[in-house]
Amino acid sequence: MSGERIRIGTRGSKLALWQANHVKGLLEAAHPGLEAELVTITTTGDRVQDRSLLEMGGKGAFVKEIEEGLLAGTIDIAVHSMKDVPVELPEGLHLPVVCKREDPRDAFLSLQYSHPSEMPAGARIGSSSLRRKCQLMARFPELEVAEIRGNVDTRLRKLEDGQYDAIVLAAAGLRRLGWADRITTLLDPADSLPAMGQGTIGIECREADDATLERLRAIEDGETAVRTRAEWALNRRMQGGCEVPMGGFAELDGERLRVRGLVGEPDGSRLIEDAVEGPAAEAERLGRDLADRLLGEGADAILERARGRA
Ligand SMILES: NCc1[nH]cc(CCC(=O)O)c1CC(=O)O
Repeated sequence: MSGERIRIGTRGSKLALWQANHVKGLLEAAHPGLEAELVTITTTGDRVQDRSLLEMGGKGAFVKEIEEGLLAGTIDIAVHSMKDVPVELPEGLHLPVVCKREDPRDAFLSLQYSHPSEMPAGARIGSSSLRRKCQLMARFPELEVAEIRGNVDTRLRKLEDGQYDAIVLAAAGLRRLGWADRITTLLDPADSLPAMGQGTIGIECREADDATLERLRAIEDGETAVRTRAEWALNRRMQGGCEVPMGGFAELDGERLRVRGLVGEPDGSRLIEDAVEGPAAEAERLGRDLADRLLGEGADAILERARGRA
């Protein structure tokens, strides 16, 4: 296989480049002689900094130009954080392979406190995620939950400057960027249910490109794939936009799959949580069943109101 090449499309952020390089390393190790080349692509989401995700058309703003590159044939695969990929892919593309999941939990970082439950009334905790903010407000109502902006380095500096008493970020991103030592504690999913796909790297390619799919098969992780199928089925059935706090988390115990889900009001006044369990072979059905349960328990009204506001 000497002289063979594969082109990997990626955004230019530090985290995206780390993930693309990780996939490059996995592919080259699995296929001696294969050379993987990174192609950095600037997306609408990267370019337009002054508008909300919603105004740009949602998560798709960060993948649009990369998917165009796949369809045009200027790249062979696209490496994504699964959490950031819209579930509906363009015609002709699929996302057949996920790599072994990194820690999916949210991380709590503080210079003074060991856990949100240890923080005094009025202490300020920063997050930019609706899902994290909603859960923190609902579970720790005495805290001041505040918006925080900027990349990971900026947020760590704001914590050190004392602008916040604590912040919450994905453990996976911190570990990948070399900040694992800044993590005070990992939050139990019962306190902060992770986002669907958090900690998972997914690889998208052209449906018709069998040769690439065959190469990707060598680096996929079976357990992560089962968990991702359940979380994506939940996500797809919920049809939630980025304006509704939502979490989804599947865990495998042998052949048993447990899927937890959550939908909340953005102000934390309401959390709807439920879980289902069943055979791993029925991952997608379990995800859909959980979505139907949550919708029946009031998530439908929350989603409808959010769509009305959008
Ligand atoms: N939304 C941004 C984003 N997308 C993926 C990660 C972290 C890595 C991952 O979850 O796979 C992050 C940062 C964060 O949420 O703190």
